[in-house]
Amino acid sequence: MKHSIPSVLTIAGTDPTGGAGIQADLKAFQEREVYGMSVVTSVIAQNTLGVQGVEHLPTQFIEQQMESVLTDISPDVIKTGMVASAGMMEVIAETIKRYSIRYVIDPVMIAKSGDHLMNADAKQTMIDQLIPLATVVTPNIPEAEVLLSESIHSLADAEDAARRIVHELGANAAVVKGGHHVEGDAIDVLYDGSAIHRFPTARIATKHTHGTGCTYSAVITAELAKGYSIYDSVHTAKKFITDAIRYSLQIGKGNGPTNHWGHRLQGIPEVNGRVLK
Ligand SMILES: Nc1ncnc2c1ncn2[C@@H]1O[C@H](COP(=O)(O)OP(=O)(O)O)[C@@H](O)[C@H]1O
Ligand SMILES: Cc1ncc(COP(=O)(O)O)c(N)n1
Repeated sequence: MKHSIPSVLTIAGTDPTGGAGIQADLKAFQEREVYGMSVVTSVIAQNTLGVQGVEHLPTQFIEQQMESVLTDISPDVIKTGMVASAGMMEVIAETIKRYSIRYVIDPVMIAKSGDHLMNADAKQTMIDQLIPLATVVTPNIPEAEVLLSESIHSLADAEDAARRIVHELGANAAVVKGGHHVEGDAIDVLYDGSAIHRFPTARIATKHTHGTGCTYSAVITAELAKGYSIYDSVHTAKKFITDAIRYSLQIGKGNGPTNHWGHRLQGIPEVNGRVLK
């Protein structure tokens, strides 16, 4: 049965500290007022300091979870985050095609802590089977470099990468995120198949950026589900993640999570009497 409330499904790995992966996605979905659902691919023992352990669920059990959701509730948009193996990618691609649902892929490969979240031999399956199905692909700079086997040093390189992901890899649109440029503003570039759009913000001096990419692509997913254009969805996601980083919660001993309700503070940098930096 089709529901009138926009609904979305994330297929990704977990973060028990709540800052990244499935947990970040569900928080972002809730903040954007869409109904969030989740299929777990891998269970990760991780925290703000790094990854301590990984357990991958059997491919056929990932498939079973997807069937449980999709035979009951039809999401408006599906998002994938961490998908570790080629086998997992194949069943996800087959399911997205069978149900013909719009699809946002965050091509998660390596966590900010440096831990590998995707098997190296899964790259070609991602390129061949998942990227061509995507309404939007949201690589960070290192991920775009892997997908295209080229180095990205400048904004012009990032724009060229976004164009190539559409024209050569077959995605409908691509956003190359600017968080990993060491200097200068945090500029994300969107190529929608016809034009390049830049989304610049000042870079915020903070180490608390755990889960930014997950949250950002989850907001894009939510906004697409509500019927907004790709441009408007990326615009909202950029604003949302900037507030989430600006008002980060300073939780944990390492690179802490963002603040998923930062956008609600609307410029008031205080929660319960505590000033957030
Ligand atoms: N220090 C920062 N200041 C402002 N925006 C940032 C900062 N770091 C990342 N961002 C933004 O957060 C989003 C996620 O980007 P990025 O960190 O590149 O992705 P990922 O989490 O996948 O590595 C992008 O919109 C990027 O511009
Ligand atoms: C399950 C999972 N998915 C994705 C990331 C990447 O998050 P980030 O690179 O922003 O730390 C992560 N750490 N864990």
